[in-house]
Amino acid sequence: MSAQIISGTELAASIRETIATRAAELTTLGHKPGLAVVLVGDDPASRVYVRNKVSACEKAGFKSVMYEMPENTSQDALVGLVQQLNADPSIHGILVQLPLPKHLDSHVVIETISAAKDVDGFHISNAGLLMTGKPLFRPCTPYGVMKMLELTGIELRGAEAVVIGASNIVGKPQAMLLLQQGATVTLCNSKTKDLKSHCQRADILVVAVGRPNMITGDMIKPGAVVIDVGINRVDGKLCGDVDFDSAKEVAGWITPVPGGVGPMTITMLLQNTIEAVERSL
Ligand SMILES: Nc1nc2c(c(=O)[nH]1)N[C@@H](CN(C=O)c1ccc(C(=O)N[C@@H](CCC(=O)O)C(=O)O)cc1)CN2
Repeated sequence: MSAQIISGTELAASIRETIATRAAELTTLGHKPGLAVVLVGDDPASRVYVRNKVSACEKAGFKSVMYEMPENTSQDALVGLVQQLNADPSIHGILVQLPLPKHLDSHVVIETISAAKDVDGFHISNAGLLMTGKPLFRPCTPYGVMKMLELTGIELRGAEAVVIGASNIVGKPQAMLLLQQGATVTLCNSKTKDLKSHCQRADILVVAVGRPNMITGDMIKPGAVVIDVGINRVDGKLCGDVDFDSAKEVAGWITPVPGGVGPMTITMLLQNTIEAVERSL
């Protein structure tokens, strides 16, 4: 039997309606949500994501300002812009699109963002708060995955969750959020031995490595929930880290690429911006 599809596009649309309603209320009260998005350089994928973020903000009734800086932007110029946005009361959330060009130090830039406006949840104090179980902002992709699991009615308590990929922006916070919901979590990385046996134990498998189609149907436990965070371009076509065709024959639930986690990432960015406004009142 074929897996049921978890549509990020559909879930995102319904959450965005609620967000738009709240944004309209906040605007009436004189607190229109404001998000600043900073793009440095010419990475085509980053440009698509940033454009999608700005358009989602506009559709939800937010103020959204996009700052485009050239590839050769200096660290001082970027830090200066972030400081200016920190001081702007009409801006509740600041996002610097990653990855940055190699000559820029993303840690310094992220630490410059005021923790109260860090709607990506990447600032060191927000990463620390996430560890304590009392986060200010949850990073958007893991937050989106948790929302998808919640809205699909997946039981997390006592479930075996395996996260593949230990990045700071997805894998590590994802493992923490699953742990906090009572899952038993294994966080795999590029050195993990016998990845297949870890995957085959997973009731919930979250894959965030950036390698096209690396997880195949034979690696999946029958009935498992498979969440594919990967977005890869192969011959001009988008695909995930999971080989969808073989995986869907074994899994119970599966997210597609595109139309899965991606739209939820943007939705949770809007949600975090609303949360930033509410906290500022
Ligand atoms: N500052 C940040 N930088 C990056 C983040 C982040 O959360 N904050 N995450 C990723 C990229 N990302 C968000 O920026 C992102 C990736 C993909 C999508 C998305 O909607 N994907 C669509 C397909 C879009 C396409 O045509 O390519 C989908 O999956 O359906 C949204 C956000 C790295 N950088």
